[in-house]
Amino acid sequence: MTSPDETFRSGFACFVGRPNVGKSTLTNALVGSKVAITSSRPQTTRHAIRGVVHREDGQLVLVDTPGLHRPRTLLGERLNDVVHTTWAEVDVIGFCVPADQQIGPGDRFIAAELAKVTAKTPLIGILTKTDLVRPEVIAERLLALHELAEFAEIVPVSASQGHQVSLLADLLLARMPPGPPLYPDGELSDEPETTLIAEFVREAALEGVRDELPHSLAVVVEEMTPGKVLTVRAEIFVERDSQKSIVIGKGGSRLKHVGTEARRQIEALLGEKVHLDLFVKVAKDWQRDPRQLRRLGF
Ligand SMILES: Nc1nc2c(ncn2[C@@H]2O[C@H](COP(=O)(O)OP(=O)(O)OP(=O)(O)O)[C@@H](O)[C@H]2O)c(=O)[nH]1
Repeated sequence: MTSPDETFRSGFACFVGRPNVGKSTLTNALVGSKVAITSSRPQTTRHAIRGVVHREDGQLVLVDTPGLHRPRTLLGERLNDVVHTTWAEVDVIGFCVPADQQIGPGDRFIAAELAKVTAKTPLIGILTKTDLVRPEVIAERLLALHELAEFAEIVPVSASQGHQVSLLADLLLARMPPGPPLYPDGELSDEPETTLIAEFVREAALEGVRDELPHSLAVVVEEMTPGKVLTVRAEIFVERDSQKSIVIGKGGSRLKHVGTEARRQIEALLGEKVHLDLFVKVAKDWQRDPRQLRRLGF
């Protein structure tokens, strides 16, 4: 017999909050430098995975949501629908509010949106960047945070100092249902960064069109140029012109989306802002041409 606290737990969590409140930094602090390769994504989620926290007692999969918008356009509304769906599907939501700022209208907007779905999904209030303020301010902000939403727990953390990050992992994990790991340990990768980056781009490019272009797509990272932001130049190789149009989409819309998705993953991997340049090229029958295959890293 296993007692309840020995049960292995696994599930999904996501962080929400205004831009710049420290969601990415917190994700990286929880996950460490290793990031899951999303091509091994389990069928249970359609969402981009930021990272997987492996522990003795459970596994926590951190998923990404697009930013929430004040819906002024149809697209804005659609994006918000995606956010709401994600919130309803994860096991727990971490709502991040920074300690060095007062709670403002942006936070209240998110709280109101969360209130529409969190009847089902538990909410953890996370006061981030506590290293930036004095203890009295932390206390004050915690009280204000308490007023903001119906939180199951509230926890102050400093991701950059690693302060209370493992306590946060405990609290998140406690909200996961009992279940086996969703990822085997080995699926975390130590592969060279360029291989992972190429994999992220390939994964994003195949999203939704996998049936049309099963294996006829390869990605090569041509260049990584450090600067104010790191510039990554990658080429997507397809076999035919028709496939090129699929990848690029109408007016370049699909490629733009691919770029945004891949860039997020790359930024999570490297922990820095990235400018991603993508080029789509036709390399006829690359799968059958040994020279091309070598060039494409096979
Ligand atoms: N001092 C301090 N700075 C932090 C901490 N966490 C994040 N930051 C800084 O806050 C800024 C924003 O952090 P991000 O992690 O990029 O914030 P984000 O919420 O992911 O931002 P978006 O991707 O724009 O939504 C960065 O300059 C971080 O270095 C922290 O615990 N302490």
